[in-house]
Amino acid sequence: MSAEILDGKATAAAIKSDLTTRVAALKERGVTPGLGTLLVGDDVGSQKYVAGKHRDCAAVGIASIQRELPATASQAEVEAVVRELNADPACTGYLVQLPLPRGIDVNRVLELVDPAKDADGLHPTNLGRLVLGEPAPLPCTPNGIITLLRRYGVAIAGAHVVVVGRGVTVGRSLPLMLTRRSENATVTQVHTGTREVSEHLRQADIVVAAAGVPHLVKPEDIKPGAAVLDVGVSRDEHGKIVGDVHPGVAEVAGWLSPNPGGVGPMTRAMLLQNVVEAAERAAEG
Ligand SMILES: Nc1nc2c(c(=O)[nH]1)N[C@@H](CN(C=O)c1ccc(C(=O)N[C@@H](CCC(=O)O)C(=O)O)cc1)CN2
Repeated sequence: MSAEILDGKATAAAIKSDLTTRVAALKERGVTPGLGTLLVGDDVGSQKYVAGKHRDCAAVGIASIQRELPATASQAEVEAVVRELNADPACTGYLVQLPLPRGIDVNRVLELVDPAKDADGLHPTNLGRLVLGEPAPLPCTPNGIITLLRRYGVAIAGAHVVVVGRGVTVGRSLPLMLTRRSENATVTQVHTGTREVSEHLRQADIVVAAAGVPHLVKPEDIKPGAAVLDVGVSRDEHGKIVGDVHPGVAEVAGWLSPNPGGVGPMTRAMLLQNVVEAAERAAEG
């Protein structure tokens, strides 16, 4: 039997339709949400992701502010644009597209972002709020993963989730979110320093593969009926996306997120949700 597909594209479309209504309500109250992006360098993948974010903004009625710098930009030039976005009243939320070129201190840049305008939920203050269980904008990919599981009725409470990878955008914050009382999962995190990764994977009710290693998770690693989310993105020699999950997993898993078409579109929808929620909070005063 083949796994049920966790369709991120369709789920994101439904979320965007709801956000369109909320943006219209904000505009009636005189508030226009505006998403800013700062893209540094000429990475084609990052350019594509940023373009997609602005297309989404146009579709739901959010204004767009786009800032770009060349790969040769200095730390001071990057920080100057961040300060400009902090000060711009039309920009109600923004993000710095990652990764930044070598030589730029990413943590210094992220720390400069106004936490109230942090559309990505990656500012240290907001990550700290997540640790403390206080309200904060949530990191988009982990939030997209949890939302996708919920919408498909996959049981998270009491589940054993194995998260593969420990990167800043997913691996660091997803375990924090899954172990909140509202999710109540038990989490094992595996990474390049973990021995016997397959043994951990075989015990998981839910596997989140975010390592960026093509086909790392094999059918024999998966407990029959488990939910598997494929987050990692690598490219083959033709530029086609290759995920972290081997295609044969579809025959063992109970649910599977495709890649593309799974967690990626959810990441974009959660970004819009953060922007709208921040604007709603501001409108409430
Ligand atoms: N500042 C940030 N930088 C990065 C983040 C992030 O959340 N904040 N995440 C990733 C890239 N990313 C968003 O920025 C992102 C990745 C993938 C997708 C997406 O929709 N992918 C499509 C496929 C697109 C394609 O064909 O190339 C899919 O999965 O269907 C959206 C956003 C790293 N940087």
